[in-house]
Amino acid sequence: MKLTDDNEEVTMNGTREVETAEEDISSPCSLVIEAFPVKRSIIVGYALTSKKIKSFLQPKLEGLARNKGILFVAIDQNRPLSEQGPFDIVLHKQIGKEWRRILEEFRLAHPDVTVLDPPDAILHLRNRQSMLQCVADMNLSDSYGRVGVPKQLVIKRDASSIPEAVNKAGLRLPLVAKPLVADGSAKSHELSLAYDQHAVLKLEPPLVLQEFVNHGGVLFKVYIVGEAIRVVRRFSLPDVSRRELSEAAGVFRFPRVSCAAASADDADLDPNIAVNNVLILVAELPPRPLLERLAKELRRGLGLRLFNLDIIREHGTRDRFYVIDINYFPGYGKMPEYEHVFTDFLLSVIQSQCKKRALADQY
Ligand SMILES: Nc1ncnc2c1ncn2[C@@H]1O[C@H](COP(=O)(O)OP(=O)(O)OP(=O)(O)O)[C@@H](O)[C@H]1O
Ligand SMILES: O=P(O)(O)O[C@H]1[C@H](OP(=O)(O)O)[C@@H](OP(=O)(O)O)[C@@H](O)[C@@H](O)[C@@H]1OP(=O)(O)O
Ligand SMILES: [Mg+2]
Ligand SMILES: [Mg+2]
Repeated sequence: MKLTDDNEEVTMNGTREVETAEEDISSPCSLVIEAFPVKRSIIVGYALTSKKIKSFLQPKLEGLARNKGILFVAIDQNRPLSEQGPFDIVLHKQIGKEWRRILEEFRLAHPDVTVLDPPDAILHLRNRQSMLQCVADMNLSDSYGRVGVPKQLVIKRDASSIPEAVNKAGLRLPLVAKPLVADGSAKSHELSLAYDQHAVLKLEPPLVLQEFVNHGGVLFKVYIVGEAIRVVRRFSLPDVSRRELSEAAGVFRFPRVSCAAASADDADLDPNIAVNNVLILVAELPPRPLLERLAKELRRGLGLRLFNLDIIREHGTRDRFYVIDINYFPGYGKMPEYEHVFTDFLLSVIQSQCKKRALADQY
């Protein structure tokens, strides 16, 4: 399926405390590769919002990291990046134009430093249309299930064209209306459910109109940190019955249903519900091999290592899944064992840097 962008087509900073060995401070490789005699800390520079610092840079993470030889150092965005550090890894969640330019320049000047992740790749997730294109192109289907994206339509400007565009595209009601731009602002998370296509006229483009897929009120958040995958359950919007759809009209603006307060992992959920003697899966986690394939393809396709995705199982099916949202550098603080997963990941990044350097030295 092609997700197009016109109205008609469907688709869709800080002081450095570096513990250095006296003989050489050039490489942290001894921390990850025994053959290297040089010892110094791994320096991870970070440029994150204060909200992210609070939720992610928890004392437990910093403590564990320190034990593994990793130091987090705040990047001062008011000073030239090259005058800071030196860094081994730069961790950031910023998408401003100026920051992108600074990082790109930095990457060219310091190819040995791993920037997590490349700003251009992150930009892909800033638009709810390009965000899901990779999943749509993948067309993932195997013996464990099928993964797609809900049918969607992009409304760039003219809200008056919506009813006709919805008809033409054959979108089924109800529709989830989402701001096209997903830039992390409060506004970009203001979603609505539209029971009839005329109701959408009240909404402000640019937006994405997405078919609402009944999924039993439970969604799965799949966190990806390099090669590692962790899945959690969250409560989600309840199903919309045919009857409710025939009786309801207008738009219903809904709050952020899938935030931590609504963790469904702590709830006593029966993974299976029997309806007319037919077993219906609601809360059973998606099959691991399917998620592994999906994560692998997304890592490659998006060129990202730090993200999560929201995936739902179509109610009444065992193996029909839809990806509805992908977020860059999500709320890892809510991911089980994130401290271990994240620090191991940082060590693996250094390990591949060291291997590359060792190879380059041979030639
Ligand atoms: N197509 C859909 N079908 C059914 N439910 C949906 C659909 N799209 C969104 N939802 C519901 O709305 C919630 C918010 O949607 P979405 O995840 O796209 O928004 P977001 O603001 O990007 O969220 P996040 O906080 O995860 O970044 C989902 O978690 C899910 O409960
Ligand atoms: O902290 P941030 O500002 O990055 O907020 C992110 C939030 O993490 P938090 O829970 O730590 O707030 C994420 O939650 P989970 O998916 O992991 O539940 C998710 O909602 C992202 O979409 C948010 O990023 P945004 O889309 O707003 O840029
Ligand atoms: Mg989401
Ligand atoms: Mg999102």
